[in-house]
Amino acid sequence: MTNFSELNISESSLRSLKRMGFEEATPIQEGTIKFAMDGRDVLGQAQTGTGKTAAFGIPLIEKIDPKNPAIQGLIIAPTRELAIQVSEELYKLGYDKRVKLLSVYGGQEIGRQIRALKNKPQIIVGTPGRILDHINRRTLKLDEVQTLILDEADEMLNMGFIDDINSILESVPSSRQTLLFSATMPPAIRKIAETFMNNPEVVKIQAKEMTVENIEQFFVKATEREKFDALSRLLDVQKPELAIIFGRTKRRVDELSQALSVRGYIAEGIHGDLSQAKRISVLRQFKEGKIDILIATDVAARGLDISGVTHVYNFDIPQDPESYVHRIGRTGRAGKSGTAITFVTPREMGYLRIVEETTKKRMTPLQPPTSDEALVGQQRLSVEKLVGIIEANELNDYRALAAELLENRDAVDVVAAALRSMTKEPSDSPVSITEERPLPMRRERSGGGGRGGDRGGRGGRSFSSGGRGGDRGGRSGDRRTGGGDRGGRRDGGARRDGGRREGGQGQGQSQGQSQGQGQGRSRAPRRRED
Ligand SMILES: Nc1ncnc2c1ncn2[C@@H]1O[C@H](COP(=O)(O)OP(=O)(O)OP(=O)(O)O)[C@@H](O)[C@H]1O
Ligand SMILES: [Mg+2]
Repeated sequence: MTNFSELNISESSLRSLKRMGFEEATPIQEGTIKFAMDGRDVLGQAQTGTGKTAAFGIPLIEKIDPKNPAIQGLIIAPTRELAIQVSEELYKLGYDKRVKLLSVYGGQEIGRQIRALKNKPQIIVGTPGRILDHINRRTLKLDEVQTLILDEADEMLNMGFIDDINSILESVPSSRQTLLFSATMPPAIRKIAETFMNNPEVVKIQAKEMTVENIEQFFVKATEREKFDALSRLLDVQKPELAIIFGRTKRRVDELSQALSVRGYIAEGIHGDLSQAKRISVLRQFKEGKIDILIATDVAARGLDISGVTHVYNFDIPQDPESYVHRIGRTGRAGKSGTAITFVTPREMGYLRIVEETTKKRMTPLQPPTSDEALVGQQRLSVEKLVGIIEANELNDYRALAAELLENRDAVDVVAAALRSMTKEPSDSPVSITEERPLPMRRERSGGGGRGGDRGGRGGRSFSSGGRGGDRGGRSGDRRTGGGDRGGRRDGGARRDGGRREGGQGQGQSQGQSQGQGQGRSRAPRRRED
């Protein structure tokens, strides 16, 4: 690895990097920085959690003229939380140079953003819908933008954001530099991406596998009905520090977070039907460790960098391999280790094999703990809690009661009863989870065809053509959150279509189901965040 001081970057950036604790450049940073600083367009691909943000952030900050009050850099990200996170990292990178940044995203009052724009930020980080909104209102002037960055480019391009991106590009000088980044870049999407760029340098950090080595990957074969108990037993035995559980739909996320709370876990859900304030507060509490388990739709699959996430559970197997790569990439970041566990129903085994083919990594089968083993885990936890209470030594109010009890009761019985009352046994709190229809049946692919043919293009993959529906159903609904403040700009056909799908949860669900049956694949582009 190369020290940042060898990369010809300014003293102010080096000071910022030092403050952030970055010394050595990661391979994608080393590979990108030189080309980007030479003004070249770069298409960057490297595994999750390997520092792509700073790879595009450092050369961007280097290029900003601090004396020029115009917007000089524009970063587009697929979700609001990611836009916020990227702007925070960029703020740190540009701290010494006093670079001014602003993030703009849906679900936040637009008037506030318009006022903040008057402070002359030099870099804007935003989601496509809200950026377009500002362009249409003429509150965002992009004619001096020199650098355009698309973070998670494939995500934004593969499902109809192309129209939005094209519209945004019309407001940005064509002489700009363009940087595009993601951990995944299916060939067909890459071709589209390159149409935005000028003879790009492709910086692809070659790795044997698409997922990072330090994530241990398991799968649990279980029926829909068995999944929840298997999940809670795993949680009891594995005791994650912080865990993210991905579910297919918003209803699923709601039900799981309720069920886990009933069982005594500190868990909260995040999806696009929640208010933006709630989304931000849930994520903040999770980052601070006040919530142990975050249950999420794919809205949290891309780019989010939360330290302490030791486990990712795919309660529902994702519908396409890229989604798998990004979801599990929420753990095992920046060299840390992590564990990923994917539940798969017997009918869905074909999907598992396609994920493995794409990532070039086999998942290890895992037998979930038995209820007895899980109970032992729970009981140990109760013992730890009890010992903790004794050591905290604040028992004065209870001592007299205890002495009284012990006059006619056996001491072992009393302690055992205390432990029993502290231990959550599944029978104490029955839960109900609505069964999801499995993904449409897929036959496992025989080894012969080779990856090239299989993955020639996104449309060519029966894996994805069958239905990114469920998640997309969930996610197109995400746009509803911002609908209120976007009322004025529902002008395009796609947008109206996006609006139509922004029904309630039931609708998102039924869309997922009809797609699951292979009937309802919408021809119009599906849309998600603003
Ligand atoms: N050179 C470095 N030295 C130490 N830590 C770093 C370095 N570069 C980045 N990091 C840290 O590594 C973590 C992951 O970085 P980042 O979020 O940029 O990954 P990414 O490649 O964009 O991942 P994803 O594909 O999930 O978006 C962050 O916490 C970041 O602060
Ligand atoms: Mg990233």
